[in-house]
Amino acid sequence: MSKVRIYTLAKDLGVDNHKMLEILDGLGVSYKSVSSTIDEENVEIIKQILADEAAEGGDAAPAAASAPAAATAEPEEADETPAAAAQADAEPASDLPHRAPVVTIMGHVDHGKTSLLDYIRKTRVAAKEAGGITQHVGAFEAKTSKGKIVFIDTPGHEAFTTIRARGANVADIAIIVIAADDSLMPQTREAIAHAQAAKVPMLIAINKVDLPQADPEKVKTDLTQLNLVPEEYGGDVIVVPVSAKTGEGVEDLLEYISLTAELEDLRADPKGQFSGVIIEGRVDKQAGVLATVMVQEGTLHVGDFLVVGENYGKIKAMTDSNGGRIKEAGPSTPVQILGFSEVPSSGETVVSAKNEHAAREIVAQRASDRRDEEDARERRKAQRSLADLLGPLGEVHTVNLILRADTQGSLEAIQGILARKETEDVKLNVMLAGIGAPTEGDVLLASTAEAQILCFNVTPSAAVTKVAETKEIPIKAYRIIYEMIDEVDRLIKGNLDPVFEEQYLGRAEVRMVIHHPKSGNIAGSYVTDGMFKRNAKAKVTRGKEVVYEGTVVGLKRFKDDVREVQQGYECGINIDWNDVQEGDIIEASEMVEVEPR
Ligand SMILES: Nc1nc2c(ncn2[C@@H]2O[C@H](COP(=O)(O)OP(=O)(O)OP(=O)(O)O)[C@@H](O)[C@H]2O)c(=O)[nH]1
Repeated sequence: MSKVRIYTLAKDLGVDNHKMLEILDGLGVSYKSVSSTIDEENVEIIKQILADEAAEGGDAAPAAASAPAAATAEPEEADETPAAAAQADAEPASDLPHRAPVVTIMGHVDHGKTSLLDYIRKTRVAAKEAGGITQHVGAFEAKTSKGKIVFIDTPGHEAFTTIRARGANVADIAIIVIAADDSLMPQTREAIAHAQAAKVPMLIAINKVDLPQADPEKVKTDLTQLNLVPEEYGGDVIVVPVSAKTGEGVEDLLEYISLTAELEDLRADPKGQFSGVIIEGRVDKQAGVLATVMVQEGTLHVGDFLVVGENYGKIKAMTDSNGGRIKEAGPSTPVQILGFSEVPSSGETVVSAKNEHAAREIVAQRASDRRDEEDARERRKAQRSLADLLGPLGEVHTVNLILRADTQGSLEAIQGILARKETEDVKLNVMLAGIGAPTEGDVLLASTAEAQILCFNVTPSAAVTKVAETKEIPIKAYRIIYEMIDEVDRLIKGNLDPVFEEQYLGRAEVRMVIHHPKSGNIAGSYVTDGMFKRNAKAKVTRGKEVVYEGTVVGLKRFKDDVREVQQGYECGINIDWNDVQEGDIIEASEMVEVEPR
């Protein structure tokens, strides 16, 4: 018998990979992952251990002793899902049931992400249920011999990054697709960096191996340069050659996904408190707002109240990714929900509430937290403005620039002019000056270094523009040098410390003083001129004397908190001062930023 892979042996002996790794650890056999191979001698020892355990009535798979090569031996079913069944004989790390892995596919443009997803969808998704409408919902569930795998079907790392940018992590495993005829490209590197930053396990799929010019070995060698050493080269990176066109290797890829998921020991409590993440939201002309939610914990039911950001909704209807109507959905299920009134954004977290009242309370609390945060920000700004009024902070600011031009001559001319533009307060740092159109690499550099991309007589390609748009990096192109220089002037101005001036807002007459149990005395007032704003500066005059100067910490119209009140309206003004009296005049002003002179 030659060498055998750990997971193959585990499968043949009817035990799960965890159990197999435990035995190997006990024997002191070293391995990189479950796809590492072990020699015949160790295989025999393992079989013996399992046979002994079975004889002792231990919890090892009973099939192991008598049928070492029983590839069909199934462990006892303890749960409906195959993944859970595979775990049945292991010492449970937790009592929670396993959940299906959620997989995202990333990689360079045209390396075959969409084709791979399409192939898997075509071959692994059961025909839609009668009456269901198959449509793009942002994720789908694939059935495999090892159980369910959920794929996020918006390929590319932009979707991944958007979700991560909101603090959520949806994917458990990232597949990095690399075309065998193209090898590592800039976006491949980016995708790898994103997966690594998110600490999501990665599988490399070398795609397009059907092409005559395919060179999977080159891809593997190139990977080693990124410190990603494929298993066959002694490392621990799983690399699977596939073809999204012929389907070759796709089964192996699915198998590796299941193995990785098993090792990750993904579990969730279907009975626990619900939580989920928005995969995508959109408005359907007929149905209204539709949101795809990935259930991460707990179970969703039609009729549940959900809160996303500062909105809530009641689930009126739920469909699975196959278009079939469902009444409930457990962990790792992508579901499309009808019931929100506002379109939620991808990456927003979703929680459930016991009833409508509780949902409203969560929303009110969030709105109040947000207002507090905004107020705190405004106050910080106001404090900064006072410091500014007292004098400049004297900090030197740097404007980072990436310059692109048609010729070396124009680049030199531009740099010459820019050198004379620097001031004591603002330095210009040309991070890159290149000939030719800006590249995706420039956009990446600009996004990490907060640089501006300025082009002279060159324009970005559509692909680069797309990347720049997703990363919100403006690329500005000019045909006249002085227009470009004007832009630099604007950038320099924008980098000068802001200057603030006090500006009059409005005046109000205090008509009665209302005592509020929490906020103290509130001035029931009538705005006689201009307007009042929350957070405005307040000056209280009694007769001719200024008796108090402070801040408008709260504004109310009847019972509602409001941000502003216009002339001619009554309102409650809370100036955080208890001695306000009927007849006092309150004057409001605010600090506004003005153009530096
Ligand atoms: N021969 C061959 N062609 C493939 C394979 N996979 C994808 N292609 C082709 O490669 C091209 C790009 O494939 P896509 O699936 O659109 O690539 P993508 O990575 O999703 O591209 P973007 O969405 O633009 O980022 C298409 O013309 C596919 O038909 C494959 O395994 N073999």
